[in-house]
Amino acid sequence: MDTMRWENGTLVLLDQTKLPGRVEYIYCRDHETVAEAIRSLRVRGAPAIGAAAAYGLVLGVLASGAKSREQLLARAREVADVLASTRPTAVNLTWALNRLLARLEASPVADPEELTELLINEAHTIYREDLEGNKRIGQFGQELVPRGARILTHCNAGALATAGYGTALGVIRAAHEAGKQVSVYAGETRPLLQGARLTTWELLQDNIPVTLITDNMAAYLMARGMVDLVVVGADRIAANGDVANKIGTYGLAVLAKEHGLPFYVAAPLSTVDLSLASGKDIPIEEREPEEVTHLAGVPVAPAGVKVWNPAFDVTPARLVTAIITDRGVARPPYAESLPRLCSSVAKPENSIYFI
Ligand SMILES: CSC[C@H]1O[C@H](OP(=O)(O)O)[C@H](O)[C@@H]1O
Repeated sequence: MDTMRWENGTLVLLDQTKLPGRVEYIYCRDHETVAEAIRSLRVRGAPAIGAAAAYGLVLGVLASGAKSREQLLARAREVADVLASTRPTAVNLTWALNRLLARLEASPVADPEELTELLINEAHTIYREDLEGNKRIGQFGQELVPRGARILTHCNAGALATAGYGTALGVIRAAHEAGKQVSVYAGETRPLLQGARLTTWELLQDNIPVTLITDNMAAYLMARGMVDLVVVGADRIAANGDVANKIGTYGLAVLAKEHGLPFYVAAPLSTVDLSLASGKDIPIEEREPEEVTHLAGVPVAPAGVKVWNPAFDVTPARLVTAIITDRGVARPPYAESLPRLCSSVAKPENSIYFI
């Protein structure tokens, strides 16, 4: 089941807020619809929102009717600003937008139709590269997974969070496909329950043994010796290896350290932000109180109660055993290993940076 697909000038998105009960699609014919889908987590997951934003930029340019290169460039930057403002933490969003803008800037082409075609092709390339990269993450990662491993994961870093196959779930899928007979504990991941709703749904579809736990069971699971390793995704990784990921990840990393368990982060290099020296500079999205005070629309807290709802936290590099990327496994010191891996990938020249 595709997270998204491009159909003759329409971006078709799987509405992840309806899963697991209903499989419904949104047909995006303008960039505002894509922006709303990203804000409301109908499409979510760092690489997935990057790819969706890229197609959203294309939709905005297609609708502009630009008659010149200058008009098209101006419109592209306007639309990119709207899409870049949807969610601040996942760097893949601005990385994808910057990549399309850089392609436009670097192209000598003047014809708006040709330039639009160039953007569509770059968005397709981002999507294809992410899927191919996740397969490589899976292969690099499964080499770290012992036979029969019992793996704890958090949130959803699966096919639904990417162009397919997944990052943390890509490692799990590859280990399963390698016949390692792994089993998974999926943390439900309050407040939006990506683990309960999405990760279990994905793993059941692939016949990978999965047990759902509430977030507050993780410590006792480890204390009972029921976990062999933890693998999670990431939304932004700073140059020193600090990792921003779904709220609750930091606590799992502390618990893994306490119990002497490997704590792996799986992410493509498009999630690494070398412009940030450490995680203290990563913008952390804070979301609406209703996500915490309500469950499926039913209040679970008294009206008017104060709420703090950060969607992510930051795990310090010292708690991260290794970072599994699409270009290899980075080990500490990450300030050296991450730039080395990133330098192995060509970057678009003269990129325009939002950040
Ligand atoms: C493969 S990155 C997935 C990453 O994104 C999730 O956040 P959200 O569901 O809010 O988009 C979570 O942090 C996952 O680890």
